[in-house]
Amino acid sequence: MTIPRIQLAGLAKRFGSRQVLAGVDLAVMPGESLVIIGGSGTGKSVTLKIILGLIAPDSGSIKVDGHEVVGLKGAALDAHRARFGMLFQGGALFDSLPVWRNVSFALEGSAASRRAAAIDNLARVGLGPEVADLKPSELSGGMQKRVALARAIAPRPPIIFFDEPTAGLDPITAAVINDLIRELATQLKITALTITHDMHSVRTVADRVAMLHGGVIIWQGPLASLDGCDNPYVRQFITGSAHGPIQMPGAR
Ligand SMILES: Nc1ncnc2c1ncn2[C@@H]1O[C@H](COP(=O)(O)OP(=O)(O)OP(=O)(O)O)[C@@H](O)[C@H]1O
Repeated sequence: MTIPRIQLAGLAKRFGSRQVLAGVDLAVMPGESLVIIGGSGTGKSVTLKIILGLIAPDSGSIKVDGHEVVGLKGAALDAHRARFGMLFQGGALFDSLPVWRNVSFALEGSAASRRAAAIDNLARVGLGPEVADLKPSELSGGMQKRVALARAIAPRPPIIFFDEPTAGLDPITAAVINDLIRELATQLKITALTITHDMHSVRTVADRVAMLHGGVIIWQGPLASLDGCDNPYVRQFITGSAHGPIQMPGAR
């Protein structure tokens, strides 16, 4: 039996009186692209932060390639984190550094070899070498996202987290980024875990979808079974309806 790349079991986290995660069970298989959907504030980002060891869970287990990672500290925690690439919502590029230094930030070696690697990774996201010496602020939002994607793949991490990868992008640029994520994950055999509200992202990027609601995974299944799914929470989410079992503050 294949060991999951990431396996969450009974993951729970409370902030004050708010039980955000109440026993999340979820497995991501090697090379799989799993998308977690769920409304605002359901704990999607908290789940990613707990996996990265940025927030400690109250209880539960996280195994990466079969090894428990909850409670890791020091060098072991650093080694755990080095297995993950991140594409942050805002891109999170360093404005004071030229594009090539952003892309090669986590790479080692001489400046010349890092620059060459940056240019190679920029090509993978459809950007030419002329972009390498520009500052992020000189680029459009879509190009910045590509640069952030090049940076995330540059160290060839086995796992990449995509946090709202299309937030703030126009629909066409968003579609290009979704296609790129799908293509890169497949080509580079990266295990991808994406959190998003964007159903276009879900449909392009996911092999499998899991919905987080009320602190637990209430449904999961292959992308192909999403539209035929009769779970009322999932149906409300994918149709974007104000009416249904999910009640948002201020909804009538
Ligand atoms: N460090 C923290 N301290 C206290 N509460 C927190 C902390 N981090 C997150 N929360 C709370 O946990 C809940 C879940 O937050 P989270 O950011 O994971 O939601 P999300 O599903 O990613 O939402 P969105 O889709 O809007 O980004 C929210 O109520 C948030 O206020």
